[in-house]
Amino acid sequence: MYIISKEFHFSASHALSRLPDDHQCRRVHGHNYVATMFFRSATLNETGFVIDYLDLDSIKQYVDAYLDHQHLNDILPFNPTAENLAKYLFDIFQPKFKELFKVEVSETPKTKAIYEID
Ligand SMILES: Nc1nc2c(c(=O)[nH]1)N=C([C@H](O)[C@H](O)COP(=O)(O)OP(=O)(O)OP(=O)(O)O)CN2
Ligand SMILES: [Zn+2]
Repeated sequence: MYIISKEFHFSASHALSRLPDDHQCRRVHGHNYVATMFFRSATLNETGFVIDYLDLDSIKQYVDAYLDHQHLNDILPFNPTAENLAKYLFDIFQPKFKELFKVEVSETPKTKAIYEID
């Protein structure tokens, strides 16, 4: 199996709900998010690609247009945890990119949430 990945960066703010009153993440705060999208295929195309990285530009355009410099609570219909964001991005792009099998969302250099199919 061949696997490729590409990172998409965006800056956004959020406040998490359904947390204890004294949890710091209830307060509005921001992250420099990194969403890494993973694509796999058992075969390569005639060029030797799983997918041309250039063909992933629609993901960058979406991230830039809809997520970058937004307050995520205002634009997403769910509690904007990293886990929920990973599943959200997977659901948006898997119909277009059948090779997509995993999305990682990192809020800080030390954390990662992953959604992946079997
Ligand atoms: N499982 C999850 N836990 C937390 C999430 C999340 O999306 N999924 N999100 C947050 C906060 O939004 C934020 O990411 C804080 O994370 P944390 O690692 O606590 O950040 P700090 O920089 O404060 O951590 P240090 O350990 O002080 O470096 C919280 N949890
Ligand atoms: Zn946060």
